[in-house]
Amino acid sequence: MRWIFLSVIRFYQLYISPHKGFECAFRIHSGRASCSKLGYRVIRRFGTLKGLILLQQRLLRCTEANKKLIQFSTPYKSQQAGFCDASCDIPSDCACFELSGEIANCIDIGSCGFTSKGNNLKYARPLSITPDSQSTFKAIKIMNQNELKRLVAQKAIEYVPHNTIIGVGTGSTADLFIDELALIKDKIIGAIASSERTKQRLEGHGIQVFDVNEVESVPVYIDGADEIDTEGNMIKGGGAAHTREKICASIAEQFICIADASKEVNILGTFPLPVEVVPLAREAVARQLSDLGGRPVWRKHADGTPLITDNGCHILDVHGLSINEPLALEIQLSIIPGVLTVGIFAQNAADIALIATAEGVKTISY
Ligand SMILES: O=C(CO)[C@H](O)[C@H](O)COP(=O)(O)O
Repeated sequence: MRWIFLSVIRFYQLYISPHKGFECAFRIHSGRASCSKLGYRVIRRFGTLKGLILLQQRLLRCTEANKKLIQFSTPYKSQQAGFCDASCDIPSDCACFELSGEIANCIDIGSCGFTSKGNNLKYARPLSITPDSQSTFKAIKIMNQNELKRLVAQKAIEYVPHNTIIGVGTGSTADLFIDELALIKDKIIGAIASSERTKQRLEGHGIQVFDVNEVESVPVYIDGADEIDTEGNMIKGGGAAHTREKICASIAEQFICIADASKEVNILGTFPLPVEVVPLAREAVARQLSDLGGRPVWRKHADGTPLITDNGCHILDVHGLSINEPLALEIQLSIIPGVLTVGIFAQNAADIALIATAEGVKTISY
């Protein structure tokens, strides 16, 4: 059943959407996922029933968004009014539409404007695309890696839907994101945490942390990465938290990766691949990883004691792998007995990457 819906959406994306004559202003403006893209993602990730429910919710919000958009584009009101089906590209992750009374961001939509070619409606290129602005550009020229991480953490706040529970990652970039999140903590219900470290930081800021078992899904999961390739596949686990990170990502409608440009790669594998293993199976798993051409190194603290993860397990960092097919390798390694979680995120790849560069924060949708 799932593949029928996925094929229909793909057909629409390939053969209908490009010819329908108009595009969503907000998608162009923000670079966020369209309804069809979100529909494909949620049906693939959550299955047909839940996927269709989530898509339906998106389309309802999309209708609202469209109505608001028309207010800024009266010449096109008659053609556009009330029109919003699966072909609509306005994403629901515009926080302003999720929250009644918070319409500041919506006003931005008006800046996209429309152009018309006969009956074809097409939104004009946005006035503000990433990199965000000249001033940002000037400011970050002298930024170090930490400052870039802070910049991208600040940017990620735009992707936090209000009145929801969101997923929060682990690491130095995620820490900075949590600090930014604290500034808008009254606008969210709370968070699920991908590690004890993140839980403590969230709670330290007075943000309510929910157990993952209490939450069916989250609209966004925001986290860093050790490497991210051109398709949004990632290596994670540099902070030894990738098992819980993958669990949080698996119940998220959208994975938003926040990173500085040093994390971008063409092929994953320069960063040693973290594999979390049950301690009893460490050597057996290490032998299998060696057979596959890797060089597993047992992760230890500086004092020589083994690193123990939040799940009471060990980490093998596998050097020397060139990961040409991330999904295939993720599946292959995941079924080795004793492997808890592989640090390849292909099945739960990023949907959006916010990358801090010397030119500003760029937004990539996959
Ligand atoms: O996967 C992770 C933790 O397990 C982190 O996301 C990854 O290590 C990136 O960390 P940082 O933001 O500190 O560069």
